[in-house]
Order: sequence, then C-alpha cells, then structure tokens
Amino acid sequence: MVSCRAAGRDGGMLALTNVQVLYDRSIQAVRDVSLTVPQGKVVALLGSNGAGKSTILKAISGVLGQEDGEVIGGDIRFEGSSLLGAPPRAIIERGLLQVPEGRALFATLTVEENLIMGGYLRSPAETREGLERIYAMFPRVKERRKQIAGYLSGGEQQMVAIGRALMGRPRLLMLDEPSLGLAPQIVETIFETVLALNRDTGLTVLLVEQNAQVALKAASYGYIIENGRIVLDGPAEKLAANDDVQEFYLGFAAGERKSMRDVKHYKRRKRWLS
Ligand SMILES: Nc1ncnc2c1ncn2[C@@H]1O[C@H](COP(=O)(O)OP(=O)(O)OP(=O)(O)O)[C@@H](O)[C@H]1O
Repeated sequence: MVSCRAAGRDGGMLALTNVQVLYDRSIQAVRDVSLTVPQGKVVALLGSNGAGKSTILKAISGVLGQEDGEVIGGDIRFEGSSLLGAPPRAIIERGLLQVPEGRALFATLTVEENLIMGGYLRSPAETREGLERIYAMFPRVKERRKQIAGYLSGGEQQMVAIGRALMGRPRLLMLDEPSLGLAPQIVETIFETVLALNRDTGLTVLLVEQNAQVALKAASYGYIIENGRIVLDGPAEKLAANDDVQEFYLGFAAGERKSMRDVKHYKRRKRWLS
C-alpha cells in the first residue's frame, strides 16, 4: 500500500521533518515536507513545475538566503545533526553536494577548469586523482576537457556538472532535474553512471525529477510533492504501479493532466455521489 508517511522515524542519512520555506517573507513555497534518504539508497522526489522540489534542495544546501528564502519551520538533519543555519561551505564539507538545475557551469572556463573548481576543497593530488576518476566515468568529458564549457551540448554539460560535484567527493549527491531537455539516450547514459556509482561506491542520491518514468526506474523509494506538500510516497515499484501516478505522472491515460489532489477530490466526490 502506498501511503503518505511521517519521514525521519527510521533515522536516515538525511531526514527532513515538517519543513516549511518562505520566500520574500510572504511566498510559502514549501508547506510541510518530511522525507528520509537512507544511506546508500537512491530516493526520488517527483513533482511538476513549481511544486517546491528545487526549494527543498536549496534548503538542504543552505543557499536559500541568496534568494531571500528561509526555513521557517521543521528541521533538516544530516547524520543526526541539524543543517539549519549552517553555511553552504560547511554543508559541502560534510559531504552533501548538489548538481543544480540548469547545470550552472562556468560557461567561459574549460571543462577541466570547471571540474577543478569542484575539487576546490581537495589537495592537488586528490584533484588529479579526481580528474582521472571523472574521465574514466565519462569518456566524452575527457575528449572535451580542453573545450570551453559553454559550447558543449546539454548532455555533455550535465556530465560535466555531475563530474564537478563528484570532484568534491560527496557522500550524498543531490541531482536537480538531470534529465531536463536531454535526449532519452543521453539521459540513460547519465542515469547508468549515477547508478553504477551508487552500486559500486555506496554513494547516496537524492534525485529530483519531473520525469517520473526514469526516476522511478532508478530509485528505490519515491516521494511526490505538490504545492509544497508530499502527497504520496512509497517504494518506487509500487509508486510506478499506482493508478494515480500512472495517470498523472507517467502519462498512461488520456485526458488533461491535473494533479494528485484533483484525483483524490474526484474520487471522494464520486464516493459521496454514489
Ligand atoms: N527565489 C524565489 N523567490 C520567490 N519565489 C520563488 C523563488 N524560487 C521559487 N519560488 C516559488 O516557489 C515555488 C516552488 O518553486 P521551485 O523552484 O522550488 O519548484 P520546482 O518544483 O523546483 O519547479 P521546477 O520543476 O519548475 O523547477 C514556486 O511557486 C516558485 O514560483
């Protein structure tokens, strides 16, 4: 049975409990979000445009202040201690790294310079070892290493953005819509690499996606967010088999795409009327 669950009960490497976020002291983007990312797992956070996914990642990374946003309720704990109030650098040092939506590469720097920026907290020897690791993982990035990042294709830029985060040796990697605007084959390559890392090194992943199809294949557990609230969560295969998820996130049914909330109201209305 797929259900909404108060997260954090089983600890988890990362645990959000009843998190609320406000922008500009007036816009409530996240209303009440609890979720858990257990160590060594891939967890998906799914939702449509404006649901609050990126805001949650920014809250975890401690960068909301740059956009006049703040966590006004709840807690975000990594390995048992709160991240609230910690500066972004301290959060990176603890091993939480984010690949932002849109990749955010330094467009005028070369691919290799971008990667080196990701290892800025590392020693020169670690940086050299990191570059070799990333090049082995993404041979295409190696081929392009001397090119200006801004001229790469979207897929290559996504690989560089992931590589740059990996240079920081994350223990938990947060990916914000890695499939956005990319051809299915490139998406597959990127997801295969991330899953291989998870399998081979135990890297924990929080994957934010609109593309439920690929995300639910990659993740072991998923959460669906709408209007700043988790409306459904469960094991990925159960979510993928759920009628409402199939209808509204996997596009298996005809008709106008509404929201999970509409589905529930519609079903309730049907029950009342029957
Ligand atoms: N810097 C900001 N200032 C004010 N409101 C914001 C800001 N960033 C996001 N919002 C609002 O917060 C809500 C959640 O936005 P968020 O970017 O977290 O959604 P999302 O699920 O990541 O969407 P998308 O998939 O389109 O990136 C939206 O209503 C958005 O307009």
